[in-house]
Amino acid sequence: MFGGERAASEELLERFLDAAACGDLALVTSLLSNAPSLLNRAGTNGWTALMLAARNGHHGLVGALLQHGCDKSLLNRSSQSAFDVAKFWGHTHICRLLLRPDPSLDPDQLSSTPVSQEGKRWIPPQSPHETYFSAEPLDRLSAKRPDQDWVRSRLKGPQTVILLFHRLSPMMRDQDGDQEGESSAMQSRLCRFSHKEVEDLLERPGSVLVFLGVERRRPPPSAADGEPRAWFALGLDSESEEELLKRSCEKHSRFAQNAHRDLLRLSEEEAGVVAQARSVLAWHSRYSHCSTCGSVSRVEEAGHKRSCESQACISHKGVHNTCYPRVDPVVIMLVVHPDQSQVLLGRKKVFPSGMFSCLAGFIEPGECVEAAVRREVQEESGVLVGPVWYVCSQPWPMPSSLMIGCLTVAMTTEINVDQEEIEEAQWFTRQQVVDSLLGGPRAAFTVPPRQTIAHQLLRHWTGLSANL
Ligand SMILES: NC(=O)C1=CN([C@@H]2O[C@H](COP(=O)(O)OP(=O)(O)OC[C@H]3O[C@@H](n4cnc5c(N)ncnc54)[C@H](O)[C@@H]3O)[C@@H](O)[C@H]2O)C=CC1
Ligand SMILES: [Mg+2]
Ligand SMILES: [Mg+2]
Ligand SMILES: [Mg+2]
Ligand SMILES: [Zn+2]
Repeated sequence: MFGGERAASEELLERFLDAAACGDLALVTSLLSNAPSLLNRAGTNGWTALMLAARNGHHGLVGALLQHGCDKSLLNRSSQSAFDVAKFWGHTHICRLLLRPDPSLDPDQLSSTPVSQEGKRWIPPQSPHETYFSAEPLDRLSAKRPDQDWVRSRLKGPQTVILLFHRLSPMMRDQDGDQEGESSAMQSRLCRFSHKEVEDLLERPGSVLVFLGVERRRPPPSAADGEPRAWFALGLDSESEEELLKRSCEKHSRFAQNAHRDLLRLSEEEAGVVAQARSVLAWHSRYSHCSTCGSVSRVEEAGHKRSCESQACISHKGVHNTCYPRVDPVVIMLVVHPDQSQVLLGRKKVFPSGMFSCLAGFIEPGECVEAAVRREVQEESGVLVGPVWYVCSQPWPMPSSLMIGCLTVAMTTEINVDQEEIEEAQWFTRQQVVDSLLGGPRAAFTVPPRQTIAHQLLRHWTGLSANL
């Protein structure tokens, strides 16, 4: 190519990438129709049009580039894909678009891990949701909760789903094998019951019914009443497991035995439903009496409120949060070394051997997120930290924590663990973290499961670079 032609080609590329960064769909489309080879070309630092559109949140343009068949597995010079960039900037709707399977892709290509120009390995994205337990497949319709007639009619709806919980464990069944299109982590499904199948259980003393919401998707034309399907959770503590299991006509039905293990085997959608149901039922099981005066309290608002039976109780006046389900905020933080190339991870005595995770702790009354991060890191590791950035959150229904995930930078590096809660803490290099996330013989330690926010914070940090 002659010098003049090269300059013109570079100028065209620059115009194309600028148009992508600005979300100018018309210009991108017209440039592509004249020069289709622009589609996967990269500019400075290896950024393609898809990455720039993903960076700036241009959903329509990302969709159009994918329809043109652009390569979403390309990596920039910092080993980031368009997905990594979209995730970093919080464009979840674009992440979902980028995760859709590409029907034109050669099936053999799916198993190969993309490799950057520098030969670095890319950690493929796994989850379309922000974090496990945070999917919201149901519209909670909180305004409908006080309307008892409406709730009763939805409970009896022909499509209605009722989930059974025994002492906070949902009835579930193990899958016989992976179904097409599902990841290997989805090993269990919730058992679903109709109103008729469990009608008698609703009357049992101590049973608690919670309205969870209605499905967001439109009802199928075959739906008898044309209403979206409603979901309820029924908590039963006094019945025997055997009696309840007899009602299931599905093979391999059982109640979750270990919440920390079994609840992580559900699909993202079902985990989202369980996050709400388990937390609300856990609150009912611990707050059967008014925490203000000790009288018996009754369930109201479709399972989302408890009111004191004593009319004289002050909980009936003013705002009383004791009447509503509780959520306990917890900070969880990845502490980055001042040299930016290492992170601090700790081990609790109860962890499986070899596992290290992010430090975490409950927020105390009168404390902001930043102060809680600084205090918990100092208490547990002796390290002092400065700036704090919020990354993402996760409902953690064991029983009702809200994990607030942060990154923070250390001001000191000497470790002095409290020995009470943390038995060991250590700085790990970026390479050790990447190797451990990928697993295999080079792993320096075991990372927490991918469903935990601690795992997501580690992934987030490995994807970070000044190039973003
Ligand atoms: N999803 C994830 O990746 C992770 C989730 N977690 C969850 O975060 C929670 C808090 O983390 P920890 O390090 O244990 O907190 P922590 O460092 O504050 O220590 C726990 C102690 O705090 C006290 N405490 C203060 N407020 C409390 C409250 N509202 N409920 C219960 N105890 C309270 C208790 O004495 C308890 O033993 C844990 O329950 C754990 O389930 C913790 C780490 C990772
Ligand atoms: Mg802690
Ligand atoms: Mg602590
Ligand atoms: Mg604490
Ligand atoms: Zn009371």
